[in-house]
Amino acid sequence: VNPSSSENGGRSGGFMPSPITETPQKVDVNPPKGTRDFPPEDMRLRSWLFQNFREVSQLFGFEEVDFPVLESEALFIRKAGEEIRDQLYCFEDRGNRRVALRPELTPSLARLVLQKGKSVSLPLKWFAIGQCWRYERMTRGRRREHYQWNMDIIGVPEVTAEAELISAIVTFFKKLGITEADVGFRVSSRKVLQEVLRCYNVPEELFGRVCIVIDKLEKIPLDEIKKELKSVGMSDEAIEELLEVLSIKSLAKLEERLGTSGQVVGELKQLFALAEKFGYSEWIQFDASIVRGLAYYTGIVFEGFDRQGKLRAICGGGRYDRLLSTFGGDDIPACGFGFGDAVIVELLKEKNLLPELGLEVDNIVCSLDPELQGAAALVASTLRGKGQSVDLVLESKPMKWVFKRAARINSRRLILIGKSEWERSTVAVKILSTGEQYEVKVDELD
Ligand SMILES: Nc1ccc(Br)nc1
Repeated sequence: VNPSSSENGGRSGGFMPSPITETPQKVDVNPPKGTRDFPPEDMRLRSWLFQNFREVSQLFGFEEVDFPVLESEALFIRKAGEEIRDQLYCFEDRGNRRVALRPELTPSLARLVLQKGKSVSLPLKWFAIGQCWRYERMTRGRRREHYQWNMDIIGVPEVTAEAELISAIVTFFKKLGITEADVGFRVSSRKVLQEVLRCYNVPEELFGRVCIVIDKLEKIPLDEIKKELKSVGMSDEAIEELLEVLSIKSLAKLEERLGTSGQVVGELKQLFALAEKFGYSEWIQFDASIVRGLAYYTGIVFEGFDRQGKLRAICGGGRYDRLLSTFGGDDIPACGFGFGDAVIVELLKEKNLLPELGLEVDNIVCSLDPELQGAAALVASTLRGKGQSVDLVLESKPMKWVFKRAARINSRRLILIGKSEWERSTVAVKILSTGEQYEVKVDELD
């Protein structure tokens, strides 16, 4: 037979080349370094967590948005020496474009707000849950991806926006059984820093860089902090004064230091007054050393921490009134937070608050005779049409196998399609928790 003759559709005759023409390559079955698979049991926990993110966001009237994981690298290029920049997962694509896997969601959100322009009316209350990336040398063995929940309020200059965002996070914690005894929020304002730098004539354009250095307080030795501040151009006197102000842990002391009239103290006092009204005063404390590690924050900043001090920051956020204008847009006030999917799970484990999330199926349906596989499919479809979940046994299996599977998938009922019952238009039902069994007309099955 001519291997390429037309009647064979161009396929060869007596011998068929192996469908796998490549010699099999043993692939690494693990995901790339620093990334995670989500097998069913892990995916159930992730879905549960995200469901709680969504329910709180919607409780606060926020709308869900999303953006590409891949963005123009330019969206994340800031000159302030941020870790997020140093670890950008960036590359040149086949079109010679500089692109990056997003390290955070806020710049994408700002881009979408500017894209929408006048077609959206302010304020915008948007939330997103998205995978974010960093490229870190695996020497530290840290992950390279995580999922972040963000809530952002665009177009509200008042501190009421920050108070609302913190209220949303408190609501989320309470929903999971976490209390003010477990976690708290350290709150400050970058305007505290700005006030000190202004007194020492530190140029405005160095503000972002100074914040990034200060964010490393408690993470690197103090003399390293001082060295970096000197390299930014600050005098020894300015550095000493700055570090002394940053050690203030009470609003009253800050007021003594900066005076009552300033906007800084006024905004913070308003935030703490609103916290009282929202009912989360016990959750928050002033801490002047909090600046957060993103250059674009301009005002109130906050971070959630575990009171046992065992974990990294749970979440963080603040006001970023200049970000949209740095993207060429109008000066639109904005604030938001990011809440990662990793530290919260460690906290829930610590507090023994992880939910039990087994697979649950209403029915397992099995035919006792290959001739009745169609009948089983019909019963399965009938139940599914009534909103009942069904695991349909798809091949002839011994009953021992069926019972084992029923137990493994935690099915509530076993529905057996037998010859004699089917002739009477009935099926056999077994309630697996009690062992109770009965026969029922198919159209009465519910
Ligand atoms: N920005 C960022 C991205 C990914 C991970 Br993991 N951590 C931080």
